[in-house]
Amino acid sequence: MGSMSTGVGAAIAPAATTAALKPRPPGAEADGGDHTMKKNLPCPNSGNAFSKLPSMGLEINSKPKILTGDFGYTLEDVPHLSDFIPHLPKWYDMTLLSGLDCLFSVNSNALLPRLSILCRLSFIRIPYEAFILDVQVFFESDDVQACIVTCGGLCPGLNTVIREIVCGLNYMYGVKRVLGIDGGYRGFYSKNTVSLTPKSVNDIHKRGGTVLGTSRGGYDTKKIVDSIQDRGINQVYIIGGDGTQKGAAVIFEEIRKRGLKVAVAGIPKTIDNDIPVIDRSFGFDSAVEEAERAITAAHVEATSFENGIGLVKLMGRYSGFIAMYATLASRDVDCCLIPESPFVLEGPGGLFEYIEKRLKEHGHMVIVIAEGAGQELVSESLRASTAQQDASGNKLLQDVGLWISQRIKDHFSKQRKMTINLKYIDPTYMIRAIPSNASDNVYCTLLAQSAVHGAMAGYTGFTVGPVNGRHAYIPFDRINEKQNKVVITDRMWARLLSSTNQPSFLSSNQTVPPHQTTS
Ligand SMILES: Nc1ncnc2c1ncn2[C@@H]1O[C@H](COP(=O)(O)OP(=O)(O)OP(=O)(O)O)[C@@H](O)[C@H]1O
Ligand SMILES: O=P(O)(O)OC[C@H]1O[C@](O)(CO)[C@@H](O)[C@@H]1O
Ligand SMILES: [Mg+2]
Repeated sequence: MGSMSTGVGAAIAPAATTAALKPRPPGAEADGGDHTMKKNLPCPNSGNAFSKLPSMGLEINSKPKILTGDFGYTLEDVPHLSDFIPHLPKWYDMTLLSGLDCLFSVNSNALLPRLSILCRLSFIRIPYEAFILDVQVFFESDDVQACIVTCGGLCPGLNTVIREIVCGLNYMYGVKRVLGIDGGYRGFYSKNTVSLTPKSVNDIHKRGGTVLGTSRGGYDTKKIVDSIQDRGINQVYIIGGDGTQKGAAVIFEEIRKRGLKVAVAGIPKTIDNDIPVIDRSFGFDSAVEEAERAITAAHVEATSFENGIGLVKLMGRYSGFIAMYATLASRDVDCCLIPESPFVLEGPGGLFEYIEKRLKEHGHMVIVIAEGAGQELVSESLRASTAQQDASGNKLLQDVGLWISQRIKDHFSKQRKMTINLKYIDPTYMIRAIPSNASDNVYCTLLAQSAVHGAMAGYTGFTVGPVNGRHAYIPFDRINEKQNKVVITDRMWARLLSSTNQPSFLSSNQTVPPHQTTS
């Protein structure tokens, strides 16, 4: 069996390896079954015990870790506890980093398209039999006090991720102490924690929602990090969307400033799929599947009545991915409206003209509208303020579904004197309150295991997720630099237009928004 050190306490392994196949190093003992390999051997020159770690007065380097090389090669590495805590003790641990394809570094040129996101170690392909012996682990199982928090809106798969973090820590690394934070970020300082064990989380993946509770707002960096410090927490697993990951980045910075040996790992959640860099967020697939059921109902209603129109409103505050994918999945949709693609109602090229044409051709039609679409039109028509926000600072939306239903009805009955039968379906909360489907369940497991391996290996300030199909760690600053949106000049939107055959709905004085001009 060969051996290899990655030099930064990291290891890569093929993602498809299984616990049963794990090679055992000489002297390693199984603990509690085949899957556990937990003998931690002190590394030579690894320093003193954790209690002797300095906690204050360290030089803080919060700049991205940029590596450069020949031919303009520029990579951003993932933060590691040893970057800001000197002489950190470490151990060799034979636990296989089975959830991770590679350690991930992102090309520092933010303007480059996603394809150029590189896996720093991806060129090292290690045959399974020959994989790594000296994986470095920066936490001893008994010293770990982990915590898990879920923030933001609900999303299918939250409970699966919670379950797999608890089980992953326990089964793979023998970590017994895992706390659940009650009710999102504010729970760190305003609620009691709950102890999580493999037994207590055993069945939770079958339920929708989050057993830990969640919330918007209530973010207070000092109080949160004080609570982490006071409770002796040294691994923080933060599950949430774009807002949550921004909060996680600030927590990480505060921890780094205080010089605490605390790993912070983000697991990206959102049905909106608005988190950039990663291929998709967990829960998205399940949400699309559920949305398709609503579209099917709308289609059945529409086809059963003269001039039937089925109108379905789906979630998607700033990004129309759910609407776009549910439309593509269903094939029953004649028109999909998303926030990224402005539209007009009246006049040539407007929505009303298209509806009339479609009803004349087919006798029915189905419209899918994302909740964030056409917000300027609604606000203008209702003279409502667009400045209202929720507790997290997200834009509060007008109900575009109800508004557009009324406008369509008024137009056809009053102006066109046509009988139409419009059925409005609003399944918004139904699509995110369900348990995750099979593919999301598998995906959630990989994300949770990646996060556990990364934290145990001493990485911090990172979000886990697949980048171009390979599971990776992405520094918070990369995840937080923009929002993922449907690019309407890109192929996927073009595919949708080919599928629905809808026009662009742009009036002659409207242009494609600036963020939509590249793919
Ligand atoms: N810029 C920020 N800095 C610090 N904390 C933030 C920031 N934005 C949001 N948060 C906090 O993160 C938590 C979740 O944010 P938010 O409600 O926006 O949901 P989210 O994580 O974006 O998920 P989703 O949008 O999918 O529901 C809230 O407690 C909020 O206060
Ligand atoms: O009503 P809530 O709970 O604030 O959530 C609504 C928002 O949550 C999301 O589903 C994201 O989680 C958005 O699509 C939606 O606008
Ligand atoms: Mg969000």
